[in-house]
Amino acid sequence: MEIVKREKLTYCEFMTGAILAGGKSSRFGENKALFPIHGIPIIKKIIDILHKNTEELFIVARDAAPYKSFGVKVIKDIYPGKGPLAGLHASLLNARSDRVFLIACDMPFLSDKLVAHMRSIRSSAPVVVPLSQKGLEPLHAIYKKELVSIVEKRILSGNLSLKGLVESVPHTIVRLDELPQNFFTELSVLNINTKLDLEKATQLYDKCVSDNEERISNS
Ligand SMILES: Nc1nc2c(ncn2[C@@H]2O[C@H](COP(=O)(O)OP(=O)(O)OP(=O)(O)O)[C@@H](O)[C@H]2O)c(=O)[nH]1
Repeated sequence: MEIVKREKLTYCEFMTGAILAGGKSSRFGENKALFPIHGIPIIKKIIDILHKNTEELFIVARDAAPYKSFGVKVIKDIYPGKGPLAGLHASLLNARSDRVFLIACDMPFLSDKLVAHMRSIRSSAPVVVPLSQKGLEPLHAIYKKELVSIVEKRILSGNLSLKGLVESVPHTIVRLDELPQNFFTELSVLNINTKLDLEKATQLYDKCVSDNEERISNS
């Protein structure tokens, strides 16, 4: 009998995208995921980038109805009312791949290049997380499925900080200040809490895009 030797898979190429949309948007005043920027709902912009960079995608929300038109599967928290950590827990449990790119629904300028870069990082650590000017960005990070029981324990013990989870396990840091300018990294991790945040972020985005176009035409 011929014995076929198979190389052990140590790294799974597949990645699941999970968009957290289970929050209350109380500071924004209406569901911020659906609010349009340049005519496109914020969540649609995120969906389009994640479709390109993941094999599976879902939205983690309290109610599926507002997201029907986007054609993306909606899953619910198993522990409702426990914040983003519960969204991560539901995502890890539902994911068919070994790792989940977790993203908040209020990061409208998610960078295609940054997501692709993070996806390409081979790390044995269970978390790959960006470090921006503000610090670690756990709402824009990759988590491995092996974390699911740790996450559940933390939820059950009332330890709901996502950043606390990241800091408590081995994590690979992606320093945003070391990446090329055209990755728009700081914009990618910019989150929107209020209408004023949105106005400022949109102005910043428009300026970055026009500066970049000018750089390209001058080079
Ligand atoms: N699945 C899930 N996502 C959540 C939950 N709480 C917050 N989120 C998401 O986590 C991200 C960050 O949420 P925040 O902006 O801090 O909170 P928010 O409730 O959306 O907004 P505020 O009411 O203004 O605090 C957003 O994408 C939220 O939709 C939750 O309990 N479950």
